[in-house]
Amino acid sequence: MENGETLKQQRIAVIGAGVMGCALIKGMLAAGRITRDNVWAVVATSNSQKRIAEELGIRVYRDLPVDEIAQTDTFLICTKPYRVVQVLDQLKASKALKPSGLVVSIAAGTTIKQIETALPNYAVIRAMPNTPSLIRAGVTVLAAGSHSQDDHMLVAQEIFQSVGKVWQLDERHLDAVTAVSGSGPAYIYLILESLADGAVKVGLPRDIAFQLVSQTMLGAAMMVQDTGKHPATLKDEVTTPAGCTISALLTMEDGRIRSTLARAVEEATRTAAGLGNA
Ligand SMILES: NC(=O)C1=CN([C@@H]2O[C@H](COP(=O)(O)OP(=O)(O)OC[C@H]3O[C@@H](n4cnc5c(N)ncnc54)[C@H](O)[C@@H]3O)[C@@H](O)[C@H]2O)C=CC1
Ligand SMILES: O=C(O)[C@@H]1CCC=N1
Repeated sequence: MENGETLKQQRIAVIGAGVMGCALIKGMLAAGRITRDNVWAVVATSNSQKRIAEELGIRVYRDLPVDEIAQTDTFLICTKPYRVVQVLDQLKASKALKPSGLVVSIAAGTTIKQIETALPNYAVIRAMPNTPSLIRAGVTVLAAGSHSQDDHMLVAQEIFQSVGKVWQLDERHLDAVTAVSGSGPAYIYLILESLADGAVKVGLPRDIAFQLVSQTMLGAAMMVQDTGKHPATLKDEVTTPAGCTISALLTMEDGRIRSTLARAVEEATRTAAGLGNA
């Protein structure tokens, strides 16, 4: 089998095709890793059922379809965390599940143990992607469950590599990952919006401000990745003695920007850890 062809041999269900579920389906289709025939999805409302079926051209259901379940190898669980165990119980109760298969869950805070307890014969992989997956610029961290084998991990890697970059870590890091890269895009948007507000305050049009700030963020992030230099070194290269950059940096330090951002990640990690118990 060619590299990247594993998913085409699979029947994949996306349970909960909301923001993230749809982003993953679109990414896998765009990457040519799945066909419209080998994926199906479930949503909660008839409006989204119709919209997603039309938009993605795949089979979308409101109730769990027994015939489809019977042929499915991999279940990608993308519902809110508090619904995950309920959905797994419903899959089991359908009595249509293959004797073994793979569950990949992207739900924040829902542990591998919770999933393995609900479906003891299934291999489990916990994943934490982020919304830039929609444009295939995502970040995903995968954590293997206790009966996950190499071929299961290959399936999960192919799913998430089709929407961005993938790392594998032990599950104990997943709440921190959720708070850093899972939630991270929201922090960046807030910072982007704040810098654009500053630009507007000093007279720039809002649309230009968004373009200048977002491109600056992209360029700065690429500098970190491409040069391998420490961010503090790159910051110092911008900061001309007696210049304007140091004026801005000291103003930010007066507002305790570093500890505010770092503590925000710490707080989000605490919240993420509790989401699966709701
Ligand atoms: N939004 C984000 O940035 C990220 C979210 N996540 C995780 O992804 C999961 C989904 O988040 P979103 O996509 O933002 O939520 P969402 O609300 O957009 O999607 C949830 C989907 O589940 C469906 N649903 C509800 N009850 C269902 C049921 N009983 N059976 C089947 N489908 C059902 C809804 O119709 C909806 O399509 C959450 O567990 C979240 O922790 C993970 C990484 C990033
Ligand atoms: O806010 C949340 O709970 C989810 C998990 C990571 C991003 N969004």
